[in-house]
Amino acid sequence: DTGSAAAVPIDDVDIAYVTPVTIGTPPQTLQLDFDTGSSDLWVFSSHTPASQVRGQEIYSPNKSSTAKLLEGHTWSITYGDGSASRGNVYVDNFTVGGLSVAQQAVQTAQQVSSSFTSETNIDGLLGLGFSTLNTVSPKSQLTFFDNAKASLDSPVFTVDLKAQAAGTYDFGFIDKAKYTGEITYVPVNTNPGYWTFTSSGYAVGSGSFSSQSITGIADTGTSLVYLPTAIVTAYYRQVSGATNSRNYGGYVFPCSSALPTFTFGVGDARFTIPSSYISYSPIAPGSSTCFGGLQSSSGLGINIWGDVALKAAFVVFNGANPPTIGWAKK
Ligand SMILES: Cc1ccc(-c2noc([C@H]3C[C@@H](O)CN3)n2)cc1F
Repeated sequence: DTGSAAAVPIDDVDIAYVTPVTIGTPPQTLQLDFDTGSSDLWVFSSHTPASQVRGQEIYSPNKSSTAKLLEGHTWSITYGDGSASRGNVYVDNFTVGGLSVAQQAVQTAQQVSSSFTSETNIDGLLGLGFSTLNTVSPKSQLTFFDNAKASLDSPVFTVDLKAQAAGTYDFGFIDKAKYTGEITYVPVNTNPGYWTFTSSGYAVGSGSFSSQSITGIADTGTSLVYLPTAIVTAYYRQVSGATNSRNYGGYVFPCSSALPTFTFGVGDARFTIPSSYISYSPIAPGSSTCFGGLQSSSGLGINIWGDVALKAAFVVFNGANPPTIGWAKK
């Protein structure tokens, strides 16, 4: 089997992407944020208090003839930005881009934090991390990818995110039309459950490439790139008027400032993030102060290659044993 579905930016700065999925019988369509940095599949539902729902599509298990409550199972998750949700669990038919899993654990939200309520274009999350991270108790559940893997032509999914355009999540195959040149595969460390890999170094603009190991996670659910302070300060030293603002929580600069590109290595391959991706967004609508798409990871305890980096490549998440991750130009 294979599957292919669109990854559509939810706003004009690519803060996140959503992908249509169908759940149950008859099918209920929701738009989910596919997140390689977590492993819960949860949805706004008929169990979510109306006061916490602001236009999101909801999944109603009682309207699905194939839904079954997973008795006594609950879940609770907190994301990197402090957003959180929790609830109970059903299993039901689940389809992404023509690829179906019969008994997928669908975690229904009984409580979501305000940032999820405010994110009106996201009806839930679909975790594509390793199933060890799943929070369902007393028995943890498998991700959609883990459930689908055995029936896939190849145990892979690929990510092709685009700036201000629809990209794709493909399952079970590698589409040669989506990339150029070769795919460079590197090892993945599955502890504690992220797609953790080691980059081979970086360059700022046309500067020399600094060969150094930068271990971090490939995280489709994170908007920006978070790297060690030394790398980030080296970058913003080249941006006139850039400051690390405690007020805005990161590096900001005059939107009129010229920004260098940022190049990162994967093995012998080099990937260049265009300046336009790093001039992420005005700090407020119409402001002439812009927030950077590259920020320091100090305080996170982990380096994160989020959408700003993923948009610059075609990425293969290879779920074979052992797992690897592959990067190609596009
Ligand atoms: C409102 C909202 C908040 C956070 C997230 C979110 N989704 O994935 C992630 C990153 C961080 C890490 O937790 C795993 N991947 N963060 C999505 C939201 F819609």
